[in-house]
Amino acid sequence: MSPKRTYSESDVRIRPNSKGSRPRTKDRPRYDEAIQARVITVDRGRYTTLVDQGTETERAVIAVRARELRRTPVVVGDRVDLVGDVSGATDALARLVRIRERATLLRRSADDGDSTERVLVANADQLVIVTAAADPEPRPRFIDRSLAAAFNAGMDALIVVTKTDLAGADALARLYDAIDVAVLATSLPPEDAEGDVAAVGVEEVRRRLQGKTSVLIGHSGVGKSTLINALVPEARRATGVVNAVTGRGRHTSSSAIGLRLPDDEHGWVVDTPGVRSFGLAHVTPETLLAAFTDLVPASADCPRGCLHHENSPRCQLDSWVQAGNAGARGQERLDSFRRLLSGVEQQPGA
Ligand SMILES: Nc1nc2c(ncn2[C@@H]2O[C@H](COP(=O)(O)OP(=O)(O)OP(=O)(O)O)[C@@H](O)[C@H]2O)c(=O)[nH]1
Repeated sequence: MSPKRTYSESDVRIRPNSKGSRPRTKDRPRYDEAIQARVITVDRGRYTTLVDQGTETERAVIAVRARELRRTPVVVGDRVDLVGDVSGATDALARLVRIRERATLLRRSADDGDSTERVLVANADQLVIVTAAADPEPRPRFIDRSLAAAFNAGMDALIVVTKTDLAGADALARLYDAIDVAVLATSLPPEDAEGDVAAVGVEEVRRRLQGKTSVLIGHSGVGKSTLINALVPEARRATGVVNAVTGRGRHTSSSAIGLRLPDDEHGWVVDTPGVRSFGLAHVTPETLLAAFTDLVPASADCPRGCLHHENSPRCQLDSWVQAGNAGARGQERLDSFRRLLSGVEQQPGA
């Protein structure tokens, strides 16, 4: 039997590289010459990016992912580093070699039973939930689920109620009063015989979007394209026709796209035509509660893994609110939190 060996640090040897003596750092270049860009659209593995934004050399550069990023999702809003041909000339193709840290990340799971996360948009400031006052009818469940996704992503939220020439927006506004989500009403009916459009409320929406990156989400037919056309006239998103039977519009557009607001260097609108629902498997009671900063302290005394339901044993939220710790509107806010939570726990599209 060989005597038991004792190891010292000097025994540690670097294993020779099986593919020769090439040092590993050569495999991963440092890309010192990389330049920064912002992803505007993604189309089947090709990324349209904007370089030198707001300067004389501003240009769109098309890029593909470097091999080491092949499995890493890159989404609209990502700030990335490019190398290679970054001239922006026709047919020029740059290489996308790095994704900068994301300030926010809007995600969804395919559905609640599927925990595969899909990243939708990076670095956006706010989610603008577009819903129609009528035709199609508002779907508060969809709004609640979108709010939960926004809060979970670290984004603010805003609700725009379109078609207020057909019905009022007050009932919806009341529903979101307690959680301080602004509800704006717009009316952009189709042109009349004289070609006149009486646009109402668009300027207020524009003011809310100023200098920010806003993701617009809404069901088909709610008037999202019409709104985007009004905000960014050069976008000319195709406007569909709502099917009178199903209440659904034609799917007239399909890929996510970042659009710059006119006369607003830092204002961006990201349209998400393909997103009709939010799988929220990645949202937990705790991540949702984090958006309700006035309720968060109470949860420290909840049992571990508390679901914060009305009937959850020893949940501390109720007594916290009843003691006035969450202010005069504490109960309303707790009710709103629980409504959003129950939306998270339901199947999407409900
Ligand atoms: N009465 C009225 N109709 C509107 C208003 N806004 C949009 N519409 C109409 O609603 C229909 C649907 O509008 P779109 O802008 O295509 O709706 P969308 O949400 O973009 O739908 P998709 O293109 O399917 O995603 C069109 O016929 C619009 O003219 C509004 O404020 N009032």
